[in-house]
Amino acid sequence: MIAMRADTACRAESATLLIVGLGLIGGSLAAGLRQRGFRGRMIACDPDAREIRRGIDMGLIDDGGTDLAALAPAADTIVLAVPVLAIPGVLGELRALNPELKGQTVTDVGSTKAIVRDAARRLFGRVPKTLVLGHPIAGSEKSGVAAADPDLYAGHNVILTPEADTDAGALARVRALWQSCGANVLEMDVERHDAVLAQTSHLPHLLAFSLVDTLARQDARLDIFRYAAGGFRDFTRIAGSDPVMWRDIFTANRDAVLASLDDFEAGLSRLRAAVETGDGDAMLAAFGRASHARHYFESLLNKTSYQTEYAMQPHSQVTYRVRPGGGARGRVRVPGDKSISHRSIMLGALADGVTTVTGFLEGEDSLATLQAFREMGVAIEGPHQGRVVIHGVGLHGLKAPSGPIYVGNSGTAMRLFAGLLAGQSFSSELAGDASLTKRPMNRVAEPLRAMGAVIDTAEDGRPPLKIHGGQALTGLYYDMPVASAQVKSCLLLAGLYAEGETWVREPAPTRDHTERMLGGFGYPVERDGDTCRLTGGKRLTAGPIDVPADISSAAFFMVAAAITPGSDLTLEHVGINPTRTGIINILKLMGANLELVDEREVGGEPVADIRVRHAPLKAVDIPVEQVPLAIDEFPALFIAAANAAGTTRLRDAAELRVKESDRLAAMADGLATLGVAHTLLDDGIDIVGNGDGSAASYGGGRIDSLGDHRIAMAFAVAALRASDDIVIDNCANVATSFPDFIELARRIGMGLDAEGGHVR
Ligand SMILES: O=C(O)C1=C[C@@H](OP(=O)(O)O)[C@@H](O)[C@H](O)C1
Ligand SMILES: C=C(OP(=O)(O)O)C(=O)O
Repeated sequence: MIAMRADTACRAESATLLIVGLGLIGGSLAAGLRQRGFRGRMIACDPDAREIRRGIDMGLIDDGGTDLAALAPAADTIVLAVPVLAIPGVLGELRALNPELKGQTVTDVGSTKAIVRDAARRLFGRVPKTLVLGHPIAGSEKSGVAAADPDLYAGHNVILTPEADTDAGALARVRALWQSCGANVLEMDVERHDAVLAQTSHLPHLLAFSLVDTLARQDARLDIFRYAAGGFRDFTRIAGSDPVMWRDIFTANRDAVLASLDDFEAGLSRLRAAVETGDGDAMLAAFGRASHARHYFESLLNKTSYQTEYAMQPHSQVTYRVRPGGGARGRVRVPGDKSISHRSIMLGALADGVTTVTGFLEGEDSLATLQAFREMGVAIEGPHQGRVVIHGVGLHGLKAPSGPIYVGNSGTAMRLFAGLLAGQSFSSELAGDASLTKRPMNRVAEPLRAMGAVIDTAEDGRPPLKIHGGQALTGLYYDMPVASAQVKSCLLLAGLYAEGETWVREPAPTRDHTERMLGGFGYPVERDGDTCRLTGGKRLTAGPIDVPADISSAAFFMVAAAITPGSDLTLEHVGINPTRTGIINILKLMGANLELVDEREVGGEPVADIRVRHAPLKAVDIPVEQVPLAIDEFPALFIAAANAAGTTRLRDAAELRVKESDRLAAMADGLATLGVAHTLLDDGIDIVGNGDGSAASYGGGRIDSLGDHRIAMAFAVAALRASDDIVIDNCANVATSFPDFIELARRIGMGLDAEGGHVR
């Protein structure tokens, strides 16, 4: 779609395109454009007349030659695809022909940008408005026009580095040129481009060249190469790249390359020392971090939602299309509890000894927590099929991370980390994705400051949080204004590092996983009615943790079975901690046929299989004391309400407005699309259910989940009783809490398809 649109624009705008330098890069551009229907005239200039001949013979260009002065005046678009150090010379020739590049859009493909921009300033007095610097991040160890590949740029990033006064039309033309070859076009400033490329491209090339050169000088080199295994091949492929081009790149980007080489040398020395002294934990920590980071990178390439922050392109879109009707039958185990998974890593890392976790949620939120501890020097094995082994470093064993800790979409991680990091000797910074950056953090920053922590927030108490280490904390009595397990847990974690006692009073019961798990690690936490208390300065002792299935994920399927005639669904091994069972209590009040089977206790948490069969639902006034006990389950419950007879009323739930989205507003908008009558209030909603026994309770339509996992899953479930398809946009974040949602939804009988991104 995009390629078509861009191609049309490009065709319309560029009558004659001149490629200066007909090698792999320029030739592949010509091939890509040709293959995608570019109908303008394509000409090329190259000092090697044989390359021009070959380009014509291959059908890539219409004509060409070796004399730029003869070719350039006819072109309205010129692409400089020569080695980066040759670009200033070509720019000088172009200036002599057309002093301000009037009527010509000129772009380049140089791998470093400051040197080109500075040359343009020198030659023209400023960067001409129609000169748009660019860099396609694609290549191959091959060279020459014979190696031209029409798909070289497909799916690759092209970075443009426009100036503030770059001509908008020229920028759009260059953008369209690359997009029509299937590339993703991004923009950034010149300095950032050069620093990023030094780290991600130039440094690895330098290392590959150096390794092969070093080995090739050794006497036994024939043997070395003969017996070299796949690892050598993978690591050194790029050492076969064009030496002249790379000499130019390292000359042009010297300072940025040297800075990244210094970082690399420091890391290498640390690993050398670990190998020399046999420090297995240090090796495991470094390898674990690297292996995990590599997997992140893989997921970026596959466009899961983690790329929001780390990749250089906008959020990849995943859209669900759910067919109306379907069933809810069978037995499934949903992934591990998110709240318990976060805490298992945190407490395991702070414990003395080795903690083995089973049933760990391999969702993006809890993986971000795991990665953060790796960055603070904790050796962690896994996760592998839900098993994680954490080599605890004790309460005072964390090391300063080398940069900001990125916790993605997770409010739980940011707030719990705030407490834990406030007690460290080092300073740190906590950052999150666009959704998390809108969420309130003063609720933790203020009481932590009262304990002696020094924390800076962005405007209005929003992330990022800068936490100044080395502060002496003292315990406090805190009467929480909102019922929040995240605030309570944050203060208890800070309390581990505080002098004296930390007391937290909750206005209503909230999930108590932190208290239970601290107890399980031998750290006493006392409870007196609505208040819990601990004393700082004791130790945590490692022990095994079995994470039950997440009741918040099970909730979607509980509602699916509750609203679907003929359903019979059993959800296995679900955590039924009484501070989490609001969903069960409310569904039962509504008349759901829901049974707890084989109730048992596993590692300090109650667990059961939950069997749900269809029964007509009736509307209820949701009891206020159930609100904190079902806080994450309201998106699913609203769908139950839309299928119940009568008006369901929710009050005292303003907290829903500060979750991953404003969940009251997001659900109200979606319900409106489906045609479900409702009244939205500041702290709640009235939903008029259509549970009159007819086949469909509402219509279909297109809904924006706003990147909120629970909104996406709730409307997917709604389709079971819709009369038409429900299409849900922005669903990539389902991977934060429920990575297997699509597969399990299909398994129980839902007609769910997903498009875009990397969907599982
Ligand atoms: O402590 C936790 O693990 C959580 C507490 C709740 O947040 P609040 O404490 O903000 O209510 C909940 O919404 C969140 O998904 C997980
Ligand atoms: C609110 C949620 O999570 P968090 O606050 O951790 O982002 C949730 O999972 O619904």
